[in-house]
Amino acid sequence: MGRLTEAAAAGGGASAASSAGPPPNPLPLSATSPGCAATMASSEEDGSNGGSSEAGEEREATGKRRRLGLVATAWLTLYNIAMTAGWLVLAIAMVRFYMEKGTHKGLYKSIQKTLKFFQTFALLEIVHCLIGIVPTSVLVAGVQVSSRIFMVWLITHSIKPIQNEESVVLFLVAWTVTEITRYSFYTFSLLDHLPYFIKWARYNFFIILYPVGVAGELLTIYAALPYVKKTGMFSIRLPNKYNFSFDYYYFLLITMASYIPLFPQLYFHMLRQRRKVLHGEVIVEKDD
Ligand SMILES: CCCCCCCCCCCCC[C@@H](O)CC(=O)SCCNC(=O)CCNC(=O)[C@H](O)C(C)(C)COP(=O)(O)OP(=O)(O)OC[C@H]1O[C@@H](n2cnc3c(N)ncnc32)[C@H](O)[C@@H]1OP(=O)(O)O
Repeated sequence: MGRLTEAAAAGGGASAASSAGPPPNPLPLSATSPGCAATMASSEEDGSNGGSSEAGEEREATGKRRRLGLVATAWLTLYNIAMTAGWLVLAIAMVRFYMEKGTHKGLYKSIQKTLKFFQTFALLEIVHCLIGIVPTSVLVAGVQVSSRIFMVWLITHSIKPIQNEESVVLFLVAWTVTEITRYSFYTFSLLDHLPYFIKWARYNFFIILYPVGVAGELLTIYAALPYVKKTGMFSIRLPNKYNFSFDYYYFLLITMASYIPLFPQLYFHMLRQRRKVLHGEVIVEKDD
């Protein structure tokens, strides 16, 4: 008997879930069903989803489109194309900047508008989950998107002295490669022409890029701490008429600490998805 995991909760077209390996999921990332026994089967035939044939994949994609409905499919296709294009523009701008200037100093300033626009637009991902047009858990998408919004607006945008830190480049590169891969994966899946390379990249790049991105984010917040302490920015001191105080410096420390329980959740979630999609691990649910 295995554990029923997030992959099952995501409940996507593959309708297969992984059960082996990673530690238990203390956060309610998945809607596991209590009275369910689960057994795992695995196949690694051709690296395709569930080890199934192309016909199977096609059926799956058609079934997915039917479930979604025409309007939702059209919207998601447009959304994913726009996001792929946006992150590609960002990638090209970063490479061009570095080739022309030969330094990362000034890079953030030169790409900040595009970054802010497309990362903020990604808030729609939480809306997609809430209205049920994508099966991703609201909590998983919420943690992922809100940590990015926090980094963009409340750290990098607001604290100018840290914009030239190397760590900013670290998370920018990790985010950009990830998002080009992820949104093109969704786009090609919806269009029913998913090249295996993109699928492979979506479920392998994160193994390195997630830790790199998180390291970049944490180092950037760390670099911001002295400035935040010195200026007292975003902090509310007592006494005031609401008798309320808030210290942004301590808030940042707590945020950094929250990566310790939250990041592994996301990482193991992705590892489970990887096993489901690339290696076809399947959980067969049985009634007790
Ligand atoms: C206010 C202060 C807050 C502070 C919080 C501090 C704590 C933070 C800790 C966490 C740190 C995260 C840091 C992060 O920013 C660092 C990086 O990102 S570094 C770069 C590397 N990153 C990654 O690799 C990110 C990977 N993440 C993701 O892929 C997604 O964001 C995630 C939601 C985690 C993935 O979810 P899931 O595995 O469930 O899969 P999908 O969402 O891809 O798919 C599920 C099914 O839904 C379909 N789907 C989803 N979205 C779409 C879409 N836009 N269009 C079409 N279809 C979509 C998808 O195809 C799947 O369908 P099916 O199952 O049928 O195949």
